[in-house]
Amino acid sequence: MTTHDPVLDLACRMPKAELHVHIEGTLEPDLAFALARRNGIALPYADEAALRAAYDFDSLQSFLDLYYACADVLRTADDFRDLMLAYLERAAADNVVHAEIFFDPQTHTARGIAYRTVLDGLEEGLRIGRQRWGISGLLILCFLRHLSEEEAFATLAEAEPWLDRIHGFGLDSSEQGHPPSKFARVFARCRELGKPVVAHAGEEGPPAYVVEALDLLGSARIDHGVRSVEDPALVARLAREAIPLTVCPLSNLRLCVFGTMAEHTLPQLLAAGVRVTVNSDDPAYFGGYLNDNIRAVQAAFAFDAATWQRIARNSFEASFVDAAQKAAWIAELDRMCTVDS
Ligand code: HPA
Ligand SMILES: [Zn+2]
Repeated sequence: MTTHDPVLDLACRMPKAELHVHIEGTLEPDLAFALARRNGIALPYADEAALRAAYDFDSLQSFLDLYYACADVLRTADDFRDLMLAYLERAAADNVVHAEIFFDPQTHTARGIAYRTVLDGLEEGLRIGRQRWGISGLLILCFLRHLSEEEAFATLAEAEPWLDRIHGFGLDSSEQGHPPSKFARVFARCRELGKPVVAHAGEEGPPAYVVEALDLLGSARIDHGVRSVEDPALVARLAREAIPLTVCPLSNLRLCVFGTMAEHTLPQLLAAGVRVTVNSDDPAYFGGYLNDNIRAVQAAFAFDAATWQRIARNSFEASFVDAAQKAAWIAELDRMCTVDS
């Protein structure tokens, strides 16, 4: 039996921005099989249940291996459009009004899919999603950190003719052994191009990688950053400099960063005054979308309404939209919280 939690209900209804979601990680098994059929491709799993049964990860790498294999069904611009629409529909249902969405072009160009095809499809999805659900979205191009600096520069060169169509750059994939310093020159070039940059750091990697992401890459936000608590001076800096962390609780649980949600460092980071946000990362693989993450956190920590309002506000403050748009969304959030309290 479930008991009704009015705070949880309010948190789920709050308008929010999602700042850490990989579009390839929103590929649900049903869509994966539908696209495989449409493209005449065989997935290495008999059916959806067999694929779901493989979602038994013990590390980031064990997840990435499956995530890259499933991305093989994405071939045409229509596939990327449909993937985007499926995500936006679910996000809108969770009262996400704005999403900053990662995509990994190297996962696709390595298979012979043109960068343009990926971009055209994702953009069409964003355009239709805005019309249908009033949700806005920005694209963030991520470099795969297990690949070389040279390959990242080649990807950047491919993206440059259409730079106005992406909002910023990020860094993802296997963290251990691939420190941010490996991409310092690539990110310097991204910043020269006038784009904000972000980086995954402190998910499986040490707090020193968070420091590198800030000092060597100029990262405007840290994706994950949950291991920052191992360095109190870093936590103090994150709070002092108002550096947002895009935390993904169910992801951390499913990839065994923490054994249980009760061990998650989110409450410590919040208590230290760090600008924490809650996000879904790869919702198709990790057990849910944004409100599922909120439910899991609330079950472990029973936050009050003001804490959830703070987290929702952080998501707007940490977003890359202009100040007037941020203020409008925050005013809407504050209005709904006042009416409800
Ligand atoms: O959580 C993640 N970490 C690193 N790379 C990723 N690519 C998709 N999700 C992730
Ligand atoms: Zn991520």
